[in-house]
Amino acid sequence: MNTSGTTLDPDGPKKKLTKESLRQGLRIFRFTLPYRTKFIIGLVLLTLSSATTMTFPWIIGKLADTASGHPVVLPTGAVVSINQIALGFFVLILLQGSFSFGRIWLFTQVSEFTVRDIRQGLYRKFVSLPIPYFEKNRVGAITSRITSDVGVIQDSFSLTLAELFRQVMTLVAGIVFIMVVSVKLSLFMLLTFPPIVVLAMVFGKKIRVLAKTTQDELAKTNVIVEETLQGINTVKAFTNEQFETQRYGASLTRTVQAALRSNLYRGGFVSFVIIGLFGGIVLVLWRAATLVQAGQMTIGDLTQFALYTMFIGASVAGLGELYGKVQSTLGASERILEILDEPSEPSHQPRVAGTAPLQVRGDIDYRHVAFSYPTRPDLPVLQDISFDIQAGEKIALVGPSGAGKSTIVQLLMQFYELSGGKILIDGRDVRQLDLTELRSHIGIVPQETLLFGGTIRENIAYGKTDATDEEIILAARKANAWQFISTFPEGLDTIVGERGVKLSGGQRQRVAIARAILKNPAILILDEATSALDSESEKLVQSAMDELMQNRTSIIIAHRLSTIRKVDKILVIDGGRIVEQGTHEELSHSENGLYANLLKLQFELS
Ligand SMILES: Nc1ncnc2c1ncn2[C@@H]1O[C@H](COP(=O)(O)OP(=O)(O)OP(=O)(O)O)[C@@H](O)[C@H]1O
Repeated sequence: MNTSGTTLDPDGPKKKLTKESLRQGLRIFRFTLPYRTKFIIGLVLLTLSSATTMTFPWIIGKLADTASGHPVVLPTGAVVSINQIALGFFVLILLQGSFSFGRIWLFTQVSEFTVRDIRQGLYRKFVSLPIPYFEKNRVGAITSRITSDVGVIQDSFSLTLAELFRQVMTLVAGIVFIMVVSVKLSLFMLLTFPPIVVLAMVFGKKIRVLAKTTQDELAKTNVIVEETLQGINTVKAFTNEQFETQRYGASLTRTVQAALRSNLYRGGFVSFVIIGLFGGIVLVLWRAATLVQAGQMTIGDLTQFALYTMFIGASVAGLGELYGKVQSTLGASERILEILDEPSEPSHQPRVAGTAPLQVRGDIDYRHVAFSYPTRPDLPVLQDISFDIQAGEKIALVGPSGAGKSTIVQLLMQFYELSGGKILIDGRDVRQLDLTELRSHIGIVPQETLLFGGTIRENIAYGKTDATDEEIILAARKANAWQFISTFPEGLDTIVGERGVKLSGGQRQRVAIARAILKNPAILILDEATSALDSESEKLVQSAMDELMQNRTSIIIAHRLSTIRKVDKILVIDGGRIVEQGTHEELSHSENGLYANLLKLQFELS
């Protein structure tokens, strides 16, 4: 670890390797099941390619023996020449190459398809999770599941797994081969090596801990930079430039000290590996040389032995590194499975056979509704909200900011569970209705219209994804949106959103209204934009809204009281309760009423 800020192993939380974590982590394998044939053929090819590799030292040994006067004699009595051995070797290499190609190609397919399925599964889960889940977890943390955690899994399916398999095979086969070559020497070697490997592992662990400390120190210095640069005005206003520079300097010094300590161990580790490992090799070679001298071994045996020992050494080292990767994989797969195990909203349920699609007239009845957000359970946001709306009526919710108006309508769509009371639609408790069917009968024109990157056509058709062009144009006309859409050279094909044409607030609202018109819901929620539009735009939006509200139960969250004079009933909300209700006429004449006061205030402001 150095102070450049990079670490060798990705800093994803790792999972201790236990029986339970292994069992949990292996559940991710169910995603490979559809591709098991490819996976198994890949494994066979991997075995073949590893096996061919393992014969290389043996052949090289035979070459050395033949060259030094100990030729290979076949059971038939024929002597094999150097040329024949070399040719055989070449054929083996060709085979090895083909096996490797097949193995990589198959494993890549398995990992790519598996990872696609995991991502798809995660996304399907994300969109089906209830709203409170997204309030309790940061979006960044959630999306990193689908990017970095899945990335780790991808690596392990395409590389780690194959590598693990190969190293274990090499290790086992290597030990068997050296035993065959010389039992005496093998035992000598196996007595020398394991202690060195164990010591190296202990050393390695200490280094990782120290490297982590360096990382933490570095992170602290970065916090200082970030905080002070973000709050540079405060730093300057307090003339603390010197102070902060010193503070940063001190933090940097601590980082350097940590890095040096970590590198002291690293240097020690490297020299230990050189001395220990190569010393061990020299020891084994010395023993081997004495055996050759005593005529108990040939030069070919010695060559084979040395090469297999190197294979074994490399695979032990490789396994150490793989251990870390397996831990990361288990951690990642557990985090993915954790999300997949989260309970979904009961939406998009198949309809029970024989039941008719839900028809909604639009009667709404709130009875003693109480509510607190799951993220702040101790803070009652709504208390004892009771009102009813007949199908086709229009009501308006007014009241100060934070009073609970948006919350009231969100509950209608069942984004959250009520803390008390109930909501009926057409006399039926919404909890008994199918979520998807219920929501499909509710249309919403939000305060801020979210336009997805794409064409205007796609954005309007969001209300009915299979709408024809005629339907879209008709909706756009009714929403007073056609006027501006038809002025664009590309018409409905105009790209909007981040990289496209930027629509004005009023235009975006009219797109939202067109969306709602296409959806054709029985119940409509209009959340008036707080930002004022110019009067021309306002008129267009208002007449589009009037068109939209015809023959639908409508709930308007009103910010500008001028727009709601014609509604059937106004509910004045304050502090999570209904404090007044009645028509505009009734409320505006009640002395000291909140509505009358708000009205006066707006009148004075304008
Ligand atoms: N997702 C949420 N999690 C926790 N508390 C929330 C959440 N949304 C709103 N609140 C709180 O609930 C209360 C009511 O908010 P709500 O958005 O319903 O008010 P509103 O009357 O619609 O306000 P505005 O007119 O400003 O939109 C506020 O105190 C707000 O802080």
